[in-house]
Amino acid sequence: MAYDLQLSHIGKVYDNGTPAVIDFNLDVDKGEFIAFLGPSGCGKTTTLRMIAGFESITSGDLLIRGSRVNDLQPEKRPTSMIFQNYALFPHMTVRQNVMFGLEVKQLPVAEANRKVDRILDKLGLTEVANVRPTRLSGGQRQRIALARSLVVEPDILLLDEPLGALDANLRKSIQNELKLLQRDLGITFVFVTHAQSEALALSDRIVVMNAGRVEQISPPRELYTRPQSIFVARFIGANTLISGKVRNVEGGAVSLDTPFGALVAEPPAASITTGASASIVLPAEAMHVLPGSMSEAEVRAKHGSNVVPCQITRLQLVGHILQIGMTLPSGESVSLEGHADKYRDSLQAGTAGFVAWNPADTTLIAQ
Ligand SMILES: Nc1ncnc2c1ncn2[C@@H]1O[C@H](COP(=O)(O)OP(=O)(O)OP(=O)(O)O)[C@@H](O)[C@H]1O
Repeated sequence: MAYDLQLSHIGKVYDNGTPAVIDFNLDVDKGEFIAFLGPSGCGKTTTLRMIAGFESITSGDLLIRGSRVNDLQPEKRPTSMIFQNYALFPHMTVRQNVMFGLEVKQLPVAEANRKVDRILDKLGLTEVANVRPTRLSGGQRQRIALARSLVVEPDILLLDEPLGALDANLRKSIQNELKLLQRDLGITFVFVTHAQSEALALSDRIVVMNAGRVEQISPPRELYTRPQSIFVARFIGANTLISGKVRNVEGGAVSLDTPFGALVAEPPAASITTGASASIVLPAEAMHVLPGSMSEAEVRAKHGSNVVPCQITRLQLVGHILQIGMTLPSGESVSLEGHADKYRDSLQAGTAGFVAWNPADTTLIAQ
C-alpha cells in the first residue's frame, strides 16, 4: 500500500540562493501525527509549504498516496493548511468562514450545510456559528481555523505553529483536543512547532531539523532516550554530554577515558573502535546523586561503575520534587529534579557528593 505522504530527496533553494531544505526524506503512513521540530530558520515552514504547494520544490519528488504532486496547484492537492495567525476572515461569521472552502469547491448548498453543521458541532462551535470571529477568544478562533480546514475533508492536514498564539493553559487543553480529533478522524497531521513539549506530547514521530537537514526521525520516547546526534542530544530533553576517547570495546561495553576518569557506556548502533572520539549522553533523569558521606567504593557497589564526584550547590523543594544543582569536576553546572522521597534528607547544599548512573540509561555517540 502506498504511503499517504512521501518526501524523497526534497530540496529547496530560494531565488536568493538560500538552501532552506537539503535532501529531506520521509515516508508517512495514513493517520500518522508527524511533527517538524527545530530551531528558527531550520526549514520547517518551507518544507510544510512545499507539501501544501505554496512553495515550489527545487529538487526531489513529493508523493501523495503514490502520485507525484510536485507541480500540482495547492487547491488540487488533498491537503489543507492551518496558519499560526489562523487567517480567518474578520467580516464573515464563524459559519461563513467554515463554509468558504466548500463554496470554492462549488459543493451543492444542502450538502455543504450538512458538512458545516457536522464540523461545527464536532468542534463545539454551534452556539457561536453566527458570531464574527473577532469577538471570540483565541481558543475559539483556533477551533474555527481547524473547522475550516477539516470541513473540506483533506487527506493530510498541515499545521504551522497552530497553537503559537495561545497562552500556556489554553495551549495544553487545545493540544489534547487536537490529538483526540486527529485519532477520531484518522487524518494524517503534519505539524510544525518550536515547542519541544508539544511535539513530544502529540506526535507519533518527530522529525528534528537543523540548518535545512533532517537530524533524526523517531518516536518521541526514542528521540528522548536514544538521540543519534550531538545536536539532538543538546536540543531534546536535559542531557549532560561527557566527551572522551574509547579505551576499549569488550563484551558489549565500551570503556572511555574522560575528563572525569574512566567511564563505561553501551556500544552505539554503529560500530566504534579503540581511539575514536565519542560522547556519552547522560539524561538528567538517569542520574543518582549520593552524599559525600558515602565512600566512592560504596557508591560503586550500589550504582555500578559510573561514578563522578560533584559539588552540591543548590537544593530546593518544590512540592514532592527536589531540584538539585551541582557542579561537575569540569566546572559545568548541572541541575536535575528528583522525587524528594528518594533523597529524603541525605543531601546538603554546599557539600561534596557523587553522581552515579547505569550505563544502560545513556547513549554513546561517536564523533
Ligand atoms: N521567501 C524566502 N526567500 C528567501 N529565503 C527564505 C524565504 N523564506 C524563508 N527563507 C529562509 O529559508 C530558511 C528556512 O526558513 P523557514 O521559515 O522554513 O524556517 P523555520 O524552521 O520554519 O523557521 P521559524 O521556526 O522561524 O518559522 C531560513 O534561512 C530563512 O531565512
